[in-house]
Amino acid sequence: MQSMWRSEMVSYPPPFRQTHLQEPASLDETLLNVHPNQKQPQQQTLGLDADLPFIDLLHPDPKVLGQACRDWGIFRLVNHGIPPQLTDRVRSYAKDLFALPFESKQSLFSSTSPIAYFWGSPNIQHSVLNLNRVEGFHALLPKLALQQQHQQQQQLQHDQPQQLMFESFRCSLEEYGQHMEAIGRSVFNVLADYLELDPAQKASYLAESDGFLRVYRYPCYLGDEKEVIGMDAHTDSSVLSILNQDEVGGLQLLRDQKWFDVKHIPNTLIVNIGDMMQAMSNDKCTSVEHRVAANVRSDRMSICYFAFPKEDGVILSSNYKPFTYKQFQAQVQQDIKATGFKVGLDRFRNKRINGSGCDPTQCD
Ligand SMILES: O=C(O)CCC(=O)C(=O)O
Ligand SMILES: [Fe+2]
Repeated sequence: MQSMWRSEMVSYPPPFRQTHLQEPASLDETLLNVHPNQKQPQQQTLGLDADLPFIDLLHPDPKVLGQACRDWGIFRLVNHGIPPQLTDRVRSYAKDLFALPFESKQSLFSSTSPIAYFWGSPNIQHSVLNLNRVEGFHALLPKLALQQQHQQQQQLQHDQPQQLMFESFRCSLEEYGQHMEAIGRSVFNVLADYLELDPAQKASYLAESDGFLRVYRYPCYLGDEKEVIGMDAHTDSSVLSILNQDEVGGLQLLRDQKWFDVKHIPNTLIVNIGDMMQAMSNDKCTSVEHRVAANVRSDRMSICYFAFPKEDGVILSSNYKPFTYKQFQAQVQQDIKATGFKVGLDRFRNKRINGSGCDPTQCD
């Protein structure tokens, strides 16, 4: 058993390899995770399960969906239409690629490849003060498709087993991405109707085919520390994010200052509202704070899709100054560079007088 862990560790980024191995702790020990970020009040996980609403994508009820986005900012999606075999394929190729030695992953996913490899922090959207215990593959949907055309034109030969593996992964991710685009669009349309968004504005509020996919592996943690986080607490900058976590679980959301576990349920997806949708909805929808707990028994894998507005489309709502996603991202990056943290929507919020009404100097 221990030799298996050792061989897996060669594939882990060096800071995630424990020098001392121990038997996995009992599952109960995974329930007491505390946010490591000392700048925020610590919230305890009490082993509470989030009783998330279910939305049936075949017959979505706009009211139920709207309520879920208001109350929770996150829900489960059933009848989403993704063939389970496709998800299995993505997982299986990703698992094989993650299992390659760390150095091989770094050279296989080069800067020119349509899929990037990262570890420690998925990108600048997250706090850079804490090293996240995660590694992943990142793929922009348009880049995945372009690569296919390029390869058809060039009739590239894949003689290396690792390149073959890479190409199979890319193909399955591209197919998975097409499902995500369609699902993202369907959910967005129902929600936009429920919120009665202006049709002209709505046109620039979702650029689903410009979204990206991330496949994450959260290396299991066999060390002595009890409170280890795979990805620290954050809100997504997206319009919406669609997550597919494996049976290991570990996703947690913050509600009423308590962390709730979001359990794995087979054949369901988890959709969470991002910052852009919160602004578009004028705070009717909630960009939910969430994080991922590291597991002490096994690696965790998730496949996540993030959909964004058109970069230059102006987001208009009375609670916020008009802004574009491009401006939002630039501000997020500037804040992270300066402080290590994302400030997010508060940077664009209109100032209020006495807690109600807009300061006329701040409202347009
Ligand atoms: O891995 C997951 O389930 C969630 C990842 C996540 O929250 C993110 O990438 O923003
Ligand atoms: Fe997230």
